[in-house]
Amino acid sequence: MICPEEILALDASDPLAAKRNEFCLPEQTIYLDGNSLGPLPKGVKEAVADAVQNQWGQDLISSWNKHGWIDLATQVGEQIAPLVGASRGQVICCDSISINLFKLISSALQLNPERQIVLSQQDNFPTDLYMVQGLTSLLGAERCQLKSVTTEQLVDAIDESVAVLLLTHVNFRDGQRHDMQALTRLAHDKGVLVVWDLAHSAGAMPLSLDQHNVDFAVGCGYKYLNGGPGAPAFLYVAARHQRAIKQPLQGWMGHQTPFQFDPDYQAAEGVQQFLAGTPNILSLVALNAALAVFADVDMQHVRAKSIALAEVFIQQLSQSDCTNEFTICTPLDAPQRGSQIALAHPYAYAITQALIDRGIVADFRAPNLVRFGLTPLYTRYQDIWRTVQVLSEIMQTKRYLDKKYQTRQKVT
Ligand SMILES: Cc1ncc(COP(=O)(O)O)c(C=O)c1O
Ligand SMILES: Nc1c(O)cccc1C(=O)C[C@H](N)C(=O)O
Repeated sequence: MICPEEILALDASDPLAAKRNEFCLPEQTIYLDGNSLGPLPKGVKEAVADAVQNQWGQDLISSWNKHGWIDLATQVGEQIAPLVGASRGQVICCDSISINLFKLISSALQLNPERQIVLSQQDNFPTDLYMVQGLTSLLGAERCQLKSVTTEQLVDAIDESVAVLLLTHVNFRDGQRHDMQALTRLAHDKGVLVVWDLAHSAGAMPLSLDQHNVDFAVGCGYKYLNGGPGAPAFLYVAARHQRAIKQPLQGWMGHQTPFQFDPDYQAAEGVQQFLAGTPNILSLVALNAALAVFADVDMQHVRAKSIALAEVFIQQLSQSDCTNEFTICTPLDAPQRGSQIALAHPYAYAITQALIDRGIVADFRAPNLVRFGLTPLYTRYQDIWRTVQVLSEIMQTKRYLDKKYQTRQKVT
């Protein structure tokens, strides 16, 4: 077993250690669910209070100009851009991932009018697949058809029949990470456009969308970017495609001159055309303030610590009494995984509840996974060490068999 002294030494030499102070974290809680809902950054409280009390409360509608509300979606997008390796003018923050996927998949299909297949992976996050299914109902199978394959079949399935490759960079269930650069290159060689879902990678690792020649991407505001429940998502459209496409949700905020109230739609230039309706200002204010946490963070440090946290978890688990009870579903090879560990067990739900009862917040993903999100900005090595200890105790005592851990909640 790794000894407590070694763990404390890792925390003492962690270049990100001070970042933890920038978050509100409940006492006696180890929070390993930042891949579902990031915790509250301290700066967000003040920013939202100011937006409510002073901006909305006092300055009312003048705030659209006075406090820059009208440009906030663009401004927050520009703050996210360096985190995903995008230069200016290509990222905007709006709507949800689901809605942004609708806009981007239909835009990508327009660019490849002779083809209709949207290729994805069968264990992609369901909303990604649902959006393609919805587009098929809307456009007809002659314009949009979903083909989903296993990860192993993916490379062979990328061929000249495919219009769009739609993949989530890091799988939400097992944390397996695709090679974005290699798959994007392969897709382009076959004339296929790519849409990457960065829900489980933006804010968790360095990304290089421009460098890897990615066409389109979407990402999440409420997970690793800590923007709060229902925070707006973001989308990326490579500059080279912006003139050629027209997104289908032609809302007034994506018009060239919204306040001319022109009855005919004229798309704004650039990524602004991907706005549809009025931005959710309070949520944008929260996300904007949350992103300040990243201002002085080197994403290489974040990735290095994420790998190290996972190594501690895996090593400790493999030396614990309960190691044979679980299957580690996350790849053991660091480059092949994102920033989470998923353990399979038939009693995964009850084990997750028993962990939560002991102050360790993990989550359950049906049918049989306990999922531990590793978020280097506020998770310490000692938290991981303790998590494996408590898990081991729960397994040894079979506490998870207690009836109270069996009742399924609506949200898991
Ligand atoms: C990979 C992935 N894509 C999409 C979503 C859904 O995003 P939204 O709720 O913003 O539509 C999630 C999680 O909710 C996700 O994990
Ligand atoms: N968006 C969520 C929600 O509104 C409630 C609970 C969880 C979520 C999630 O984000 C789930 C997440 N995408 C996942 O990877 O499982």
